[in-house]
Amino acid sequence: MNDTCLEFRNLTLGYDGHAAVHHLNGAVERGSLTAVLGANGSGKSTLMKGIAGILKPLGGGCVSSARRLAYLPQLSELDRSFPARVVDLVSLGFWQQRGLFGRVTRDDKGRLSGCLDAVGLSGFEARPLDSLSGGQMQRALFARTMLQDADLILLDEPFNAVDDETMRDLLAVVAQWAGEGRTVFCVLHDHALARAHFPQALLMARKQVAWGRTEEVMTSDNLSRARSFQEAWDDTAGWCEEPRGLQRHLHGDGAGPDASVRKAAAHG
Ligand SMILES: Nc1ncnc2c1ncn2[C@@H]1O[C@H](COP(=O)(O)OP(=O)(O)OP(=O)(O)O)[C@@H](O)[C@H]1O
Repeated sequence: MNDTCLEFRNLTLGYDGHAAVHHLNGAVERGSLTAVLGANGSGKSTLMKGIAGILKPLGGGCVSSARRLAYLPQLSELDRSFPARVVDLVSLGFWQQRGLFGRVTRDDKGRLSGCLDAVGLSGFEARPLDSLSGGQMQRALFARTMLQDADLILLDEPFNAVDDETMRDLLAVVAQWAGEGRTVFCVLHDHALARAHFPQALLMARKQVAWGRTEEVMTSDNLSRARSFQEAWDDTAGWCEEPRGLQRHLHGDGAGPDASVRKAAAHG
């Protein structure tokens, strides 16, 4: 895995025995910047949780050579009512390096100030989290991610509901990470953003539809294959590698039989 930061080996992820992402194979190059794209429900967040180790595979695996991983979930998954300040949230970035009760050094405090400055939040240290706007909260989360000093960074829709200025600032941080040789995997819905700022793209529809250079992945043909596969997906189908070997979820690529035929096949 010399130049590989992450490798998917027939990775299947899901919930309660139902696959949400299946049979993913491929390698993520160290230092690459990849946009993960696909319709709602296409398995993007599930994949991020699988890489982060929050979700155990139903089958296959995900091997990482990363020294340290940082995962920034969707903003909607975070509880902001917790009585904490910006400095408390951002300081959590030290946790992997210092441990839960480790002392924060003078150098650490300098790094923390530098990260807050880089995301435009100097002076916000004592602000309660529930007083922050969505964009300010996202900036604070980026500062925490910077402090983590991770070499594999997973971002789940980090630019949702942020204004242009915030997006520009946060994209600059992402570009800086890439310049430092860190590997970034970022879930996005904005195709133009992916084309402009992410050299690599993974297009998903519960499985890999296309993966590679962004301009080669984001073709109208691939986008329409992703759409038709997503529409044909049967949420109630089980996992295909059940003990009896039944093929119970869909394997088509959107160009195969129509949805009704494939749903019937899926239920065996
Ligand atoms: N905790 C869960 N329990 C059961 N099913 C889940 C759970 N989380 C997600 N799913 C299902 O897994 C599938 C993939 O969901 P996922 O959140 O990964 O999609 P997504 O591509 O990130 O969607 P979006 O763009 O809307 O965020 C969906 O059918 C969803 O309903």
